[in-house]
Amino acid sequence: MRHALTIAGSDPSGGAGIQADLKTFAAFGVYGMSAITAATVQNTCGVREAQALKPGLVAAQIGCLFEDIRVDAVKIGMTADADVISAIAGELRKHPGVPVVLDPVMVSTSGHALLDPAAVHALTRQLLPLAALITPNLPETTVLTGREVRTVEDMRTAAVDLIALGARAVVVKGGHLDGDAVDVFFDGRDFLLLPQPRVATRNTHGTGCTFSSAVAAALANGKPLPDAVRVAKTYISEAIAHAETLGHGHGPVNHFYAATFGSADLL
Ligand SMILES: Nc1ncnc2c1ncn2[C@@H]1O[C@H](COP(=O)(O)OP(=O)(O)O)[C@@H](O)[C@H]1O
Ligand SMILES: Cc1ncc(COP(=O)(O)O)c(N)n1
Repeated sequence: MRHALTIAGSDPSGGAGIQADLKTFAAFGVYGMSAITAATVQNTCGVREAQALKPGLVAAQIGCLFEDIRVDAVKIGMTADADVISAIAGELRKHPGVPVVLDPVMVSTSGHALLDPAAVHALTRQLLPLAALITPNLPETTVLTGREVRTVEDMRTAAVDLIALGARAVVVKGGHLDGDAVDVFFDGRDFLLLPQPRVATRNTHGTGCTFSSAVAAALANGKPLPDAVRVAKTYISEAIAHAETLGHGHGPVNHFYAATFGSADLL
């Protein structure tokens, strides 16, 4: 069995953050571990509060796992602030062979800041170069590149900019596009377009977390990056299409369906 580590914030409602990541790892048959960066107070209706852990505590969680258990892939989600980012980067630099998927989480769907805006520079300088793949959504792509991104053509241009910024590969996610949910993968050489019909649903809480964890799990299972991205897109699409309404706001996706019926290609 392969092992993956998520470094992310806690979502007590279980739809996003480390909770979504661990469910996704399990769906891929990967043993999941977690280092918590921040506690949030949130449900399907939104984020009420978020508090970062002390950077030393974040570093210690990561360090003690690497001392004990082989880590086949890492996913990074909510990083909260610049000090936590430095702590994460300091630990991961000790393990250069492990593939890292960086989801540069900045703002929740409901509009609450999950990253100190002053920490974007630290994220770009310290975490971006460590990542095998980064997976920004459209607003995060705009923050990272300074470019308006509204169309698939804009996404391709922004992907080139993100590689120039130091990313090794990128998926610009099109969940916030008008029309189909098209994601754009670029590794500095080849583009891969990942189109899926848009599902008319409110249940999109944790879609970005789930997608990036699915890529990390597939990498842990030994898939090459383009295949990992393809299977992750199938997984998230099935999980969104079969989401059951839960709570009064944006409900979570359906990991059970996606794992059981969604794709024969997870392991
Ligand atoms: N309504 C939807 N129908 C189909 N796919 C979607 C929908 N919303 C998001 N996705 C997909 O879910 C994944 C997460 O995308 P996105 O919502 O942009 O991320 P984030 O949660 O970081 O904002 C992407 O693969 C995106 O295309
Ligand atoms: C702890 C935590 N991390 C990330 C998100 C963003 O979730 P999404 O995947 O919907 O962008 C969240 N709401 N809470």
